Amino acid sequence: MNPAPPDRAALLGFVRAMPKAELHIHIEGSLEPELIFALAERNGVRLAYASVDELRAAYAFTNLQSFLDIYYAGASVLLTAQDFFDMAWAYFLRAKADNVVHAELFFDPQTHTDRGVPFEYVIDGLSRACAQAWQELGIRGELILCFLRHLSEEAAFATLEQARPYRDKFIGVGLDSSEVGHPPEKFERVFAAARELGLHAVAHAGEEGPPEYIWSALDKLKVQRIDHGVQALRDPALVQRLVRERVPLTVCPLSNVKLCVFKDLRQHNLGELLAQGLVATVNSDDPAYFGGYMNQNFVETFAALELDAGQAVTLARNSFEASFASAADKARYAALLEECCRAHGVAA
Ligand SMILES: Nc1ncnc2[nH]cnc12
Ligand SMILES: [Zn+2]
Repeated sequence: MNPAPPDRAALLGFVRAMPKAELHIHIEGSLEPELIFALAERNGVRLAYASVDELRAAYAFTNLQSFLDIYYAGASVLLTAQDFFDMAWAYFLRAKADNVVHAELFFDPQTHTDRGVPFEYVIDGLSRACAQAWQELGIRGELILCFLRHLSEEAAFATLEQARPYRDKFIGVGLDSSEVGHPPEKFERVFAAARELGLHAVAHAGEEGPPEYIWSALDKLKVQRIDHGVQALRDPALVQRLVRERVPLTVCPLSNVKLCVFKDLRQHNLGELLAQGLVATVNSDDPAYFGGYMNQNFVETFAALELDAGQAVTLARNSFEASFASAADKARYAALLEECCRAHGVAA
C-alpha cells in the first residue's frame, strides 16, 4: 500500500488537534480490561475470564445484544464511589489526550442499583471526577442519566425518583440498551416527568432500530438529540425534518462497525449524513470495547471515507452546537477552534 500523501498526514494532524465535544460516551463502556481486572481484585469479584487477554478476545460482537451481555458483566466490578471515580478519571485522561474540551457522559444507574450499589455511590464518584476534570484538565464534564429500555417503565420511574435528590449533579436523561422491541414510546411518561424537572432529553434511536423509532423519540420523548440515528437515511421525510429542525445525531463510527451495523468503515454513511445537511457528530460510544477513543474514531473514519478539512471543521462545530454547554462555553469552544484552524492553515 502507498504511504498517505503528506497533505493527508497534515489533515489527520489537524483532526487530532481540533478541540471537540464528545456527546455519546457510556462511561461504563470506557472500562478497560486492565481496570476491570484491577477493580475485580480490589473488590474480591470473581470474573468469568482468566486474564485480560482472554477477556479482550471475547470482544467479537455480532450485534448490539452480543455486546451488551459482556458490557453488563464488565460493569459488575464497580462497587464503591471510588471505583466510579477511577473509571471516569481514566476516561477524562484519554479525552484530554484527544483534545476533547467538553464531554457529556452517559451512565446507567440501573446496572448498579439492581446489584445493590447505592445510587449515591454512582453519582458521587462520577460527579467528583467531573469536578476534577474541570479543575485539573480544563475539560467540562457533565452527566446524563440513561434509563435501560429493556427494563420497565415502572423501573425507570423508580430510578428517576432515586435520582431526584441529586438533580443538580446531572443535566439530562437518555435511553439506551437493547433497542429493537423496546420503542421510545414505552418511556413517554417518564421522559415527560424528567423534562418537568428541567432535564435535557436524548435517546438512542435508529442504531439497529427502524426510522419509526427516531420519529417516536422526537414526537413522544421530545428529545433534543438522537443518539446514533444512522438508520434515518432510509426515510427521506425524516431526514428533511432532522435537517430543518437541526436535530443533532451523535454518530459512533467504530461502534457501528464493531456491532455490524455497517460491514466496514468504508460503507459507513457519515459522509452522506453530512452531505444531506444533518447535524452529525463523531463519538466513541463504548471506547474500551470498540477499538478506540475520539481521535481513533475521527482518524479511522477520515481515512476510510476520505473526508476533508471542511468536513472536520463542520464536525467540530456540530459537536459544540449539539452540546448542552452554556453560551459562554460555546463561545470559548468556537474561539479555540478558530485558533486551531489558524495554526494549521485551515479555512475556518
Ligand atoms: N451502543 C449502545 N447502544 C445501546 N445501548 C448501549 N449501552 C452502551 N452502549 C450502547
Ligand atoms: Zn450508545
